[in-house]
Amino acid sequence: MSYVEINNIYKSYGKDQVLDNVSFEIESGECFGLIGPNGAGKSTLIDIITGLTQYNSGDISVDGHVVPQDVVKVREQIGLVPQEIALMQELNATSNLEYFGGLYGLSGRMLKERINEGLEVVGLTEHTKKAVKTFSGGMQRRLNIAAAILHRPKFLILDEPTVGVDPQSRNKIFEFIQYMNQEYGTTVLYTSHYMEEVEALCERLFILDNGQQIGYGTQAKIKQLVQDTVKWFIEVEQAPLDFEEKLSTRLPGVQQVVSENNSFHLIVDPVEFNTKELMTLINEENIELTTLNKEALSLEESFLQLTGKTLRD
Ligand SMILES: Nc1ncnc2c1ncn2[C@@H]1O[C@H](COP(=O)(O)OP(=O)(O)OP(=O)(O)O)[C@@H](O)[C@H]1O
Repeated sequence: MSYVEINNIYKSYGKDQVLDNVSFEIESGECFGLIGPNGAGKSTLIDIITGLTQYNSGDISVDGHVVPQDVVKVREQIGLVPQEIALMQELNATSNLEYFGGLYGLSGRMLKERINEGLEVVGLTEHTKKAVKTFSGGMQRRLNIAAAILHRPKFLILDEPTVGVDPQSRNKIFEFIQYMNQEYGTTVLYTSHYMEEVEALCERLFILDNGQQIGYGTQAKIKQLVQDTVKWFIEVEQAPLDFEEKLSTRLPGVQQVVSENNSFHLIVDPVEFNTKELMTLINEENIELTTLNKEALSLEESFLQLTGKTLRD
């Protein structure tokens, strides 16, 4: 039995089918990614796992405890970092953590130790005295994360934890997740709009779009789903201003062009696309070609192919 089992979950709000037969499993000690564009149903699914929202049909268990029947046992295992910052703005970092620790039933020396550890792992030990309202968005997010792990949860759920976060805080959050996962064997469910984050942190992932499964499995498996799509990298000596447009419109099978100075990445349908036509265009334009390579798709590009959307939609 897997640590988290999600089977055939359906959820609707009125006539809107928000989750449509969603099933996946998360193994104990795994860092698992849940990816999807805005409104895909990610937060709804997290609310269902944590027993905050009811579902219409299907079944869910965490460590063998059924949701919602055994929700108290499930919640004991969970540390949740919600999308919205949930802190008391007038209080300082330590007082906030004392409050949350109290909710988990921690007190005395144990609470003090956990607060110190929490502040340490999110890199806030130097900022314990000032009111939280003076913190940057990234620092507040990190404090929110420290609050979620005071009771040493076996299962850490992070709902888009890097939104509105500066690069330094983002790196700290990454290091923290890897630390919890490797040091304590914490199982992690990580949701994000940023495919590169999931690519770095999670070996397996689930892609959700309009409440439905689009892809599920290892990164390699997701990329395989779109194996019919190919990417070409072109570099030229001096590209004319309209070269990108000509690549998009003049060559059959070109689905997307991403350019940077004299470099161009083309995502193409390999059946329609033909390098001969590319060479003809380059000759016609009198351009000197310096590089022409076939490339592997990134996870982000695979996602685009699967859903027709970018994650930042
Ligand atoms: N309480 C609610 N009542 C009605 N509809 C809701 C409710 N909560 C969410 N929805 C709808 O359910 C769908 C999924 O929303 P959800 O917040 O789960 O998506 P998401 O993938 O987390 O999106 P985002 O990345 O924007 O947070 C959306 O269409 C949303 O409008």
